[in-house]
Amino acid sequence: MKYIWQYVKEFKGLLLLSLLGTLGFVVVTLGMPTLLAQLIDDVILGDVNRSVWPYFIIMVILASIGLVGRLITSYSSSKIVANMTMNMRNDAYEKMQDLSHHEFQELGVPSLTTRISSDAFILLQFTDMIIRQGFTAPMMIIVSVIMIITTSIELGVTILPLAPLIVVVVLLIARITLPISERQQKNLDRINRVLRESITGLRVIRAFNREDFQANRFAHANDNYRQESTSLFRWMAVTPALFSVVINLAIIAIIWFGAGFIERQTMQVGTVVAFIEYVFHALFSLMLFANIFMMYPRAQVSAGRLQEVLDTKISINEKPADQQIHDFPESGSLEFRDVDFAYPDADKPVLRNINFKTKAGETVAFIGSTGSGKSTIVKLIPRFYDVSKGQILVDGVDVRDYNLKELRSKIGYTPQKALLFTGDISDNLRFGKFDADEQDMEHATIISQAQEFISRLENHYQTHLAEGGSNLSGGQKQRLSIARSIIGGREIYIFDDSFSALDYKTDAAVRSALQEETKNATTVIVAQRVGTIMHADQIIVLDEGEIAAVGTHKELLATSPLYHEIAASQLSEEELNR
Ligand SMILES: Nc1ncnc2c1ncn2[C@@H]1O[C@H](COP(=O)(O)OP(=O)(O)OP(=O)(O)O)[C@@H](O)[C@H]1O
Repeated sequence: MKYIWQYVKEFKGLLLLSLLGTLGFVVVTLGMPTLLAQLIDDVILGDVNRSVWPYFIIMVILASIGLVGRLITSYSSSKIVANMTMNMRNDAYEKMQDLSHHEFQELGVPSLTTRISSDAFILLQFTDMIIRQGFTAPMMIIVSVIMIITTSIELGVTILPLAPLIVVVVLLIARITLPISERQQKNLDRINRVLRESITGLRVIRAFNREDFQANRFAHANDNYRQESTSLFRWMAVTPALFSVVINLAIIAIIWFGAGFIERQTMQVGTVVAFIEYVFHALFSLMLFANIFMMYPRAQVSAGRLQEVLDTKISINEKPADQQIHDFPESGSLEFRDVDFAYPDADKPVLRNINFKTKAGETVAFIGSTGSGKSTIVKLIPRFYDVSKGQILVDGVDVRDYNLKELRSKIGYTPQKALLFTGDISDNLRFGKFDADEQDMEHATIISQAQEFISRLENHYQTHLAEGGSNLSGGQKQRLSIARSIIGGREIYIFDDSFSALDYKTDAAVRSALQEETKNATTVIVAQRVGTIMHADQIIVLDEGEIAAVGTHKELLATSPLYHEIAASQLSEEELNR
């Protein structure tokens, strides 16, 4: 409730309006039976010559006031919950943007999606219910009970003991449904996870004829969700059924005892009719209130899941603004000092004792077997993760002393997997420089050798890219991804296996064009191909997270058996001896 209140309290004016609307509705709804009783006793069973018109007109006026009250409540409620849900989603999204890779891994991308979409929607439904019924129901109950007592205390005592019995059952059901709601939402996470994998991995699934296997996984997750939902809704369905029985029993009891009172002439027919109405409203409102209790555990689970996103501790933090460093003694330099790194929650470090330094205009390259830690090293530079030990210095300053945006704006990062976004080619290039003009785009795409295929496209830079750039080839995506990282002009360029999808000729052309572009910057290249890195100023050979050798291509061929082995497996005898 605290979580919901922090969003609802912004709309105090609308809440008040809704309360006034409810008040009008309650007074009118309970005023009607009183009028009805008078009509029956004074006119229908009393003086039949009296006109019914005054009663009729007052009733129509009351009904209209009730309708307006209801409309006001509905209007305010819709406005509050729509805005509240939007704000909840915005806050969770904003927080999500600050999360580091570790937190994403912990929370899980599908779960984050469910939280921001489905959990927020459950809270919308719950809050709407509270505003519409949560105000009405208690008011109706209180006023009805007063009317019951003032109308006939003797008749009242025959049905009032039913109320505590109902409350106990409702509380019991709410308690039972809380863990079921938790399991239900977790199962929804599971459904989203399988769905996401099935959609993104559709080609692989088809290539391996694993449609049935995936379909079974989905069916299994879906069935688990069904089971929890059935169990939850079964419990929730008990309440209306229980109330229906109770309301009918109460009416029978009133008629039974009321008939006795009428016979003894201590009560009039109209009063019994009004009494039935009051009891009906009291019990019906109690049922509405019980529905809120039924819904409460689901809302509690959803609010907890969204609050968890907001409360997630971010592992990559900036220093306070006044302690951040903005003066840099060097430009375009990069240094690793005694760096060890273990992924959060992993027991063993994947990098140990990494030391190297490079300055503007130089290229440092990493090579080594798969899993040796090459990509991990470059992920530490823009602080996707923080070192476990040692220091990384960019321009002579520890990366942890930077403002994160400032640090990342110095780096042009081309990830291993060329990820593009839905939109035009130009939109994707502007990720690297938001105000890039056609000239900037041309410059960057000429270097990345993307110009050649873009010029053949009918709409050039305005060509629309499907989700993830799926309407481009792997090599085209990589070339756009390279253009995106160089378009802004950076001090450090990181190419994490970014040339792997390029043919040898294009790979060589890109690197040659890059030389001029990066002459005042540090270039970090991760590669599997010796041909891609053989001209680097410094080649670092990694072996199981440690530096096995450092040197130029020539030096390493002579001094590092591991490098020689890698090179020999890729280059011809002639190239090796050149
Ligand atoms: N997010 C992660 N959480 C835990 N361990 C990870 C994570 N990412 C990578 N690793 C582990 O860290 C080690 C180094 O991985 P890394 O991706 O840096 O290797 P690599 O040399 O770039 O490999 P490749 O050439 O195949 O891309 C591997 O053992 C890998 O299992």
